[in-house]
Amino acid sequence: MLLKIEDLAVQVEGKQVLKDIDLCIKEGETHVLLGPNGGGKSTLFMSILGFPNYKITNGNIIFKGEDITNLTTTERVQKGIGVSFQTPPAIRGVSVENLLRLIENKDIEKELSPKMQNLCTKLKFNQDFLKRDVNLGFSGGEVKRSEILQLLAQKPEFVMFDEPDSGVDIENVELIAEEINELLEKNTKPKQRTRSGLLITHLGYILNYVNADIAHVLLDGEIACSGNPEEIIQDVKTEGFRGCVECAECISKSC
Ligand SMILES: Nc1ncnc2c1ncn2[C@@H]1O[C@H](COP(=O)(O)OP(=O)(O)OP(=O)(O)O)[C@@H](O)[C@H]1O
Repeated sequence: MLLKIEDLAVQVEGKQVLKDIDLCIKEGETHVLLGPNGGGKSTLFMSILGFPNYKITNGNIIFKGEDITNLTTTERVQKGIGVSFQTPPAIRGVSVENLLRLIENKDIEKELSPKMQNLCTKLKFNQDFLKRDVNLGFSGGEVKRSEILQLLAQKPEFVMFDEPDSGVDIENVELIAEEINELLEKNTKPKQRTRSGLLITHLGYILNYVNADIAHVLLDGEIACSGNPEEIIQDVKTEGFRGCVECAECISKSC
């Protein structure tokens, strides 16, 4: 098991946002988090990442067999957790290229590898663009592509994507999905995959391009049901999030 979340409860600013969260993600699996606005999806992401404002009041987060519940965000990232934020902050004074050099080589003076340079070209980042400050004045699509590029340099074993399909045009969704598939080793057989992913998507649009194994509906801070992504999305479309919980295909837990 790559990630195991047991009976997790989380408070934000004194408000109980998540409770009774059990989630198990095996090596090579891709899971999807669905749910209405305010259901707790971003809170779960931030709690897995270990942001200090997200106070764990109960439960554990186990990553690669190790209890990481009390580790800092930096320690979790070093252990192999990566994230693509929906609206990441701009970093004044740090160019995209220098950030990539730091992630890839831990050395700002060292050139990017030819593989990384090819990925920059593939993701439509030319030399001028690489000189720009990270996320400063970037369009929605540029922000997402830049986040993916950073993940491709980091190569985490567990990757979380916060709405990779929101605010992005069709060509960019296809491009982003191609790289998500590359990161999650979708071109290899399921049993040979080592990396796992967790995607937040409101409408499931990205799932037209990225195959997921299990979907979870997060409702009022609890995982209300888990099951086959296509069936759950279909139920959400016809019954809404609350109606979908009644669906016959749903299983109660992923662990
Ligand atoms: N810093 C905060 N202070 C107070 N309440 C917060 C804070 N952050 C989140 N919440 C509350 O926690 C609940 C869950 O929010 P969260 O952002 O996790 O939901 P979400 O499922 O990601 O929503 P969306 O789909 O709209 O992005 C909401 O009621 C929200 O108001």
